Amino acid sequence: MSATGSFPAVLCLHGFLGSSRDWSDLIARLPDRRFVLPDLPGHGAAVGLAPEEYTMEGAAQRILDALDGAGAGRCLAVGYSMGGRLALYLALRHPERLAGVLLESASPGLRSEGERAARQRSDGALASRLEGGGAEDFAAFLREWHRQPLFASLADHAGLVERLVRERRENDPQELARSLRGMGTGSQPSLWSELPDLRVPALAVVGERDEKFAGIAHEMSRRTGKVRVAVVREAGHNVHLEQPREFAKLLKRFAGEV
Ligand SMILES: C=C(O[C@H]1C=C[C@H](C(=O)CCC(=O)O)[C@@H](C(=O)O)[C@@H]1O)C(=O)O
Repeated sequence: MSATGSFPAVLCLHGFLGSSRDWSDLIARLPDRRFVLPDLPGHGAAVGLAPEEYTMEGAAQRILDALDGAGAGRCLAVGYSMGGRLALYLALRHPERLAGVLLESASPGLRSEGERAARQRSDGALASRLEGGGAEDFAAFLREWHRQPLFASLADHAGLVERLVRERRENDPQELARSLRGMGTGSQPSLWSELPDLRVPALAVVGERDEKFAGIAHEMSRRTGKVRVAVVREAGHNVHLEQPREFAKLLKRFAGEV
């Protein structure tokens, strides 16, 4: 799905449990930009795929196909959380396709094989719950998910958690489990060692209340000297939902620099 416009396209990649609809506010704030808004494997309409399409490489190939289908050529990629991990993967493995990359609350994966194995086990348990539970348990899963410390700041915005739970219930838990197993934080290849080879302009956007991912962003910046960091006040992990005007302003400014 893409909007009209003559500027380089903006590719927006949503997070785990989300869908391409997550970007509706951002699109409204940037009416002169053209957007490419794919659903990521296991989310929205991107379901019933071949097993390999649920991996990071498979998802990347689907994105490249979507860009080709939209005639988008080189674009500016914006990725939130899981979508940010995919955007960074694209920037490192397919740099010729990106004019720049905005990483919102994202990571390059986990550094060690031990960390990856432990995360695969915990993500595997989450996936098993998604696969084995019914509709009511999926609703409970979503409520518990948003009670994690990482998302505590969502409660400062009236009705936001309820809206996310309602919208995210439209996803298929069986498909979300496939996404988690295929391209979860523990399943994706670690990109830490590749960061020094980053050739695409990069801006990491994080919320001041998201200590974990603010730390990851500053570590990426320290390790490469190629990732600029923008910390957004009064925001947590989901910056584009909690501070939409500031997020759009950062994107406009970054788009003008790349
Ligand atoms: C809870 C952790 O990791 C998860 C948190 C965020 C990522 C995401 O895309 C969630 C988006 C949302 O719920 O708004 C997710 C991912 O990258 O796949 C992570 O599993 C954590 O503490 O690292």
